[in-house]
Amino acid sequence: MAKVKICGLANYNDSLDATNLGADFLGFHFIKESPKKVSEKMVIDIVSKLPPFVIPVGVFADADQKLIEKTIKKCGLKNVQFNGIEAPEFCAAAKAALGVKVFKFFKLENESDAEKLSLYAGNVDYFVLDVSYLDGETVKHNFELAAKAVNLNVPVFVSGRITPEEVKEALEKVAPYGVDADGGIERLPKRKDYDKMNNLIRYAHGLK
Ligand SMILES: O=C(O)c1ccccc1NCC(=O)[C@H](O)[C@H](O)COP(=O)(O)O
Repeated sequence: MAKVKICGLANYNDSLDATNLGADFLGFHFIKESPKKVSEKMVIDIVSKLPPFVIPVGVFADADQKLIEKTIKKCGLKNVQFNGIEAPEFCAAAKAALGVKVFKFFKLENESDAEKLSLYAGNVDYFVLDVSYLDGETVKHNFELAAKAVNLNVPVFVSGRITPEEVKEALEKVAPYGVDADGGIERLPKRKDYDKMNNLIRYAHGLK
């Protein structure tokens, strides 16, 4: 059984579906250059209509702490995710000052990328580890890299265009705290596929 974070949400219906299907965390992107970016206005509207048990996460990259604080308050976000090159000290300071849990995203390509993670242990609450790579046009995963990070005692969300069918392998090889999914459960950009989302959550929660 692993937690599920559905990321890149960009409309109310998908957010409600994800919540009703049992997602534990919902990710909303505030990264300026990101194709996944949504407006504050939209997130305020979505979060205000969601039940309180699902945790909305604001995703940022190298943003100013004051701006993050303002966005958290306005939108009712409960956690934040940092996708940039935020230093361990920045993560720790944000965690303390903002009173929220911090996810730190890393793209892991090799052993030396994985070695940097130890600097963040104790400064963040969760790692989101994208272990995907392209083999021709096929997305594959180096789950072994993520498995090594589990020993750092920071709960790990495994990610990188994970599809429902890949969840079982990810759970077996990594034993992660959670699975973070976006691209692997889309039917169109910024639109989730209901059946894929359902299957992914059911696999992660051990119901399938
Ligand atoms: O979305 C971005 O703009 C972005 C920028 C820099 C690093 C990562 C980025 N996105 C990935 C995520 O934020 C997600 O949490 C997660 O990895 C799931 O996404 P996907 O790989 O599409 O399943």
